[in-house]
Amino acid sequence: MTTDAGPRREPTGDPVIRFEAARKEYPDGTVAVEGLDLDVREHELLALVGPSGCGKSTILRMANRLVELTSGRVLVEGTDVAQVDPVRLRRRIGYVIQDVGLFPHRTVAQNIGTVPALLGWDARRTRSRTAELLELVGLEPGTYARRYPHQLSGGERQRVGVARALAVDPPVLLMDEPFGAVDPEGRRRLQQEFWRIQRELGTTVMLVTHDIDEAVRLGDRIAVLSRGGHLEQLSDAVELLARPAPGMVTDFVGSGRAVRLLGIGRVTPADLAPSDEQRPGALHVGARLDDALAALASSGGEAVPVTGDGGVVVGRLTSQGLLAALARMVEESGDDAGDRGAGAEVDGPRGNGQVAR
Ligand SMILES: Nc1ncnc2c1ncn2[C@@H]1O[C@H](COP(=O)(O)OP(=O)(O)OP(=O)(O)O)[C@@H](O)[C@H]1O
Repeated sequence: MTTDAGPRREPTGDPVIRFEAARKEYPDGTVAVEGLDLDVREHELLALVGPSGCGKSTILRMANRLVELTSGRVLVEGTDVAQVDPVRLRRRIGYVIQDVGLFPHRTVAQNIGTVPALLGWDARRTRSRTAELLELVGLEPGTYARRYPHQLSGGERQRVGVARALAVDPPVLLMDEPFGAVDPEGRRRLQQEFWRIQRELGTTVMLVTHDIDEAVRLGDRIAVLSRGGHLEQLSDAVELLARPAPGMVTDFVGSGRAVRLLGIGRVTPADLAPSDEQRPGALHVGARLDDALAALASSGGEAVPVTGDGGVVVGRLTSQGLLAALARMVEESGDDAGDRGAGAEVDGPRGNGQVAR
């Protein structure tokens, strides 16, 4: 594994986690999940969103047998999890939760090395893996390896939690509100870094969040659930924001969805009018549409020059061009509903402020 940007592993169509008529009734009679059919595809990040109590955590925990199904089945990499020893299963499936659950009396290095130690790795291999992971999540090993959890900030603890879950490079990672305990600014940064790591490693991720912005920023696909783990809509971010199913999904996605769409769309050459402008552009091809809107606003509605690769101006963005870009996203999302990134730029976590190259 390396932290250098290698080829991205894009989602394939193959299911890595499959829920088949999965049902969970808790002993007190609460039916948390009624009959769920859902695939999480190889290399994808599937976000589960929905109101409190709709069954998100229950669904997630079915995959690593922290919750046992009442009926139906869950397959991970083709094997019914009920047939696998839960302890062995959990060594192959990373799990990150909101309060991280680090062992308080163990150092950061010992926390990260927990599963490698269980698997009998020698000290040297564990040490080098730990250092590699700390670097991957942006913590300098020399500074952090010997610290205890109480000597870390909330965001740092969360990073260690992610590093620990990735220790043995699990093919599958389950995350339950993983960035929940971090302030909005730190959360944004963690999301961005996590997105990069996930793309690089190709880990298949199922992530639970109640934050629709987090879901659209990170999710290749987003599953919106209502009470009883009922799947209301399953689509990519653009499709979800452009065409939310009437009723519960529309209410949940909320009135800010047009603005959110601007946050995930990017300027493409097709949206530009010709220009003989020589000055450097105010925007770069691949800029986020909300940044483009801000640039248009500060130019008083005048067209803004846009540069392409090599810093050459390739055209002008007008307000009509911006609207056309939005319309295109919505239209394309209808053409290939459910496919990854319909109309949305996928060079960075959506809405992270990066300019695509
Ligand atoms: N051990 C349990 N016994 C009985 N009912 C439970 C148990 N665990 C969860 N529930 C109930 O099952 C339903 C789904 O809970 P779950 O935790 O899966 O929802 P959630 O969508 O993750 O909620 P939140 O967003 O609030 O964390 C809720 O009605 C909850 O009260």
